[in-house]
Amino acid sequence: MIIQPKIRGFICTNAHPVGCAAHVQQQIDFIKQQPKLTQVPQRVLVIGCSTGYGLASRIAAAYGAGAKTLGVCFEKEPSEKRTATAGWYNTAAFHQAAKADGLYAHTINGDAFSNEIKAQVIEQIKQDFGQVDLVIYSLASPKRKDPVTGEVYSSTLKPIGDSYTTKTYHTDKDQVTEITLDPATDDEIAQTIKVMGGEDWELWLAALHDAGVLAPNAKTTAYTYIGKKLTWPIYGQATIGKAKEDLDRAAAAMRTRYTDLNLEAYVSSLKALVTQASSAIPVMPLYISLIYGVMKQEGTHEGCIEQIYRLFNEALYSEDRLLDEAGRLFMNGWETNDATQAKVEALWHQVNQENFHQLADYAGYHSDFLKLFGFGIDGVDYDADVDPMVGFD
Ligand SMILES: NC(=O)c1ccc[n+]([C@@H]2O[C@H](COP(=O)([O-])OP(=O)(O)OC[C@H]3O[C@@H](n4cnc5c(N)ncnc54)[C@H](O)[C@@H]3O)[C@@H](O)[C@H]2O)c1
Repeated sequence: MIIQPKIRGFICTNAHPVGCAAHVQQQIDFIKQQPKLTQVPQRVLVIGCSTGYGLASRIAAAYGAGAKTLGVCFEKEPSEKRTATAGWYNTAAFHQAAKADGLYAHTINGDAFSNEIKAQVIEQIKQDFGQVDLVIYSLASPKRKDPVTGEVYSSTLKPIGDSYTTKTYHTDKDQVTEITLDPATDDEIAQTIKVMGGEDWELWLAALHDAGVLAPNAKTTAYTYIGKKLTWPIYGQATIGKAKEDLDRAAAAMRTRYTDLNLEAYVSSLKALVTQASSAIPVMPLYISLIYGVMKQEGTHEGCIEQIYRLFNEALYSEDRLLDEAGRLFMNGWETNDATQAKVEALWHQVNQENFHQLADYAGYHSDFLKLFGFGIDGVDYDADVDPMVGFD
């Protein structure tokens, strides 16, 4: 099969197995070049392990610390007619590399919100390494089926209170336009909290704790984006922001509940980056293309793997960790400081269809977007016939 990108709206509906493997290898190579993460423990569970920040967490733990990684993801396998999703190929590539390098890697592909997958993970932990010392919670999902009632909840990306008119960038049409986003209803807010809030994170930790597979002094973290004025109306103070506030509640509740194990539960505040999840959020692609340009000029730009390496090295396993006002591990100061935000705000007010390519780092945004699906990677022959039927065990 010759595989070229098929972009529909904000997503690419196919993926390139060789390109995904090359993208995973680039992240492995980055970690191999860094000093070892000597404090990171050896038994790590990554929920949402196949793309974006979760994949970077898995790679950093495995290649930075030699950790055994058990992953959970929800990806589509390939068929003779359709490629798999990028996360499937990423996982296959990670397994292949890890096994070649003598690192344990096992992945359970299924709905992390379900009781069945939680039970499978617990069995795997018991069978393979007894307990886990670190649980990374990096899910981004538009829907969640409640494991008890079976009701399906949907998350919404809408402002709260008033409608909000702003600039946005349509990545598929290469167009900067205005959009008006209607405010969310109370039900939409509640459903978004159900999907992206802390409830499932807490259910995971409860299941692991009650099964005795959470090690003493274990740590857990979930990821959030806080941002600043430009993104608050659609992120921080919007439906997704409400769900993220619920992560803060869940972290505090878990710290109190699991004092028997001295569990440390943190929300980590990370940088805005192109991932499958963020490209679906109105406004974010425009903001991200502008901030990429500013941060590259300032020499502070990082991708997922660089952020996560620093998170592990400077915050999660460091006594000198920087916390924000809510006690979160604060990793996005290079993006959200006033001077950098002033530059991006100035660009935001000027940007329009005509000057977008001059003012924004469109090339950087687009190249990172394509890379998520294994496209546009140097050294990969996209005219070659490749077998989509790649698997992992
Ligand atoms: N991208 C950003 O700019 C950014 C910034 C800060 C924080 N975050 C947060 O980081 C976390 C991860 O986001 P990302 O951007 O890396 O997203 P992503 O889309 O790249 O990754 C999502 C992961 O969740 C998995 N997943 C989704 N639904 C699942 C399900 N039902 N069962 C099992 N696995 C499932 C996917 O397989 C994938 O591994 C999210 O909480 C997000 O809000 C993202």
